[in-house]
Amino acid sequence: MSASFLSIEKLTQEYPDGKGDNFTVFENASFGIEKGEFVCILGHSGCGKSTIMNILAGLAEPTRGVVKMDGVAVSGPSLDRGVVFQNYSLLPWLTALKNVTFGVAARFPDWTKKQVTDHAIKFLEKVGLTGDAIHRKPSQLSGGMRQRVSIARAFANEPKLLLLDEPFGALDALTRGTIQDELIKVWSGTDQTVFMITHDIDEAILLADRILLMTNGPLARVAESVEITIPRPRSRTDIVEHPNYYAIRNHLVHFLGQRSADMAGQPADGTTHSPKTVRIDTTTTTTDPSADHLRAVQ
Ligand SMILES: Nc1ncnc2c1ncn2[C@@H]1O[C@H](COP(=O)(O)OP(=O)(O)OP(=O)(O)O)[C@@H](O)[C@H]1O
Repeated sequence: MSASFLSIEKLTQEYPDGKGDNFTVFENASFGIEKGEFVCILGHSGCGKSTIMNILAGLAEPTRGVVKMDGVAVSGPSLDRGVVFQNYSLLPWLTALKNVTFGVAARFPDWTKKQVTDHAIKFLEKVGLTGDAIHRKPSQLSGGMRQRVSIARAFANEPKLLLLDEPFGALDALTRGTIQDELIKVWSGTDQTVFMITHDIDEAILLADRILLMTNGPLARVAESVEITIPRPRSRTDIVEHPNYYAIRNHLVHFLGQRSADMAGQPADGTTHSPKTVRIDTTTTTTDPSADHLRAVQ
């Protein structure tokens, strides 16, 4: 079996518990992500999603285990991995445009100033930012506009891997919906790989090829990988009409509502630490009525 583009191998994170001992946030988290995949991770607060993301970004080191991208162990941050946080993290003294050109110029040092600016403007346009807005500083933009700049900045740098930590967490539902569409627009047609943390089940179904489900911490693990068997392009209004939508949604709700707690602290079965692949497809015809809409493949 060929190795995945991104390979997370037996990651374990321990932290001091403040009483002179350690506690284990998650243990032996192992999974792979293929090039160009859009993967969301869902799990209750504290199970270790942000910790995993910081390790993938190279901003933190795990207690044990390794992350490999293109077969090379991740150590330290790199322009090959872009991160978008919930709180925008824009440079407040630069305009929206300069916030984007700043990274692009570093990423493509051979480009002329015009190439850098044109490239930045193209990505700002993709997220709906044009005209005067791109010459304003972050404090003069709305929260939604600031997050659009963050997304444009991350994609314009064309990293191999984009890490999104609840990028829409602080936005109202309407703005969130619009920017979800823009995110898909800017991602599709690229071969960029996206790993995104969200607490929103519907957002994850809309955006992801696959959703990873984590059990509750401490001793959390990545228990399932749920395939989103709904073809693209997807739209927020039409997706709910798809026959698989509620079957997938119910599975996720049930996992987060009950099984994530029931499975908490349990070690993985057998020797494999990989999540169980869950494929729910009500559109396939099968002669086995007990397996017609839920197939779990190890
Ligand atoms: N530097 C640290 N030192 C000690 N404990 C930490 C540290 N960073 C995180 N933790 C603990 O590790 C656990 C996982 O934290 P993490 O932020 O990764 O969870 P999360 O799943 O992203 O949560 P949320 O959804 O609330 O953002 C939590 O119990 C947290 O308190």
